[in-house]
Amino acid sequence: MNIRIGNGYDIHRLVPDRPLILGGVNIPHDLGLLGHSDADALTHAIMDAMLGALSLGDIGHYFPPSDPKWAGADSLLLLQQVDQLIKARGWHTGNIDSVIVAEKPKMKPHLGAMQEKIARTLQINRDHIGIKATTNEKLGPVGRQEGIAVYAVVLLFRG
Ligand SMILES: Nc1ccn([C@@H]2O[C@H](COP(=O)(O)O)[C@@H](O)[C@H]2O)c(=O)n1
Ligand SMILES: C[C@@]1(CO)OP(=O)(O)OP(=O)(O)OC[C@H]1O
Repeated sequence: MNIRIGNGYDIHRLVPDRPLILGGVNIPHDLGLLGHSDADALTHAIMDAMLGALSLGDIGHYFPPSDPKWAGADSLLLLQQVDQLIKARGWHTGNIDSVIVAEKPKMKPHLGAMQEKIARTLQINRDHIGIKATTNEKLGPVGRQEGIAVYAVVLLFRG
């Protein structure tokens, strides 16, 4: 069996009057993530990890932020496209692990719903999707609640 690993990172600014969407889940908060798409940093980091595992570039190549087509895009639909891209090459997602770095709000109550949405999109078991959350201990821009960052690692297999 062939295996490949990839890692992804994304960060989006927290601003008023935007929804806070991570893993396709709309999380109640007084600030939301700024972006051309829905700014779902978790889903973006996962897509970049999947693409990186196969040296296929990054999401900006497939969904350019300069293209009005992706304005307000639902990132889970983009994830579906990335999944199709890797499946077309004979690869499947084995497991994902990720860390959301956010000072606020509490992510823990929403992690299960995020797992469920990503699992459905990728048609894999939800226990193959690790999603964790940590604060940045009030350090730096994330610690000042200026943004939310996400790290993801993905293992792909073929055969
Ligand atoms: N946005 C966040 C950050 C953290 N959590 C949960 O709290 C635990 C403690 O976080 P520390 O950064 O103080 O280590 C962490 O293990 C998460 O379970 C959270 O839900 N949302
Ligand atoms: C998916 C895209 C589409 O514009 O989303 P953005 O909201 O621009 O987010 P970013 O992570 O900065 O770049 C990825 C883009 O390709």
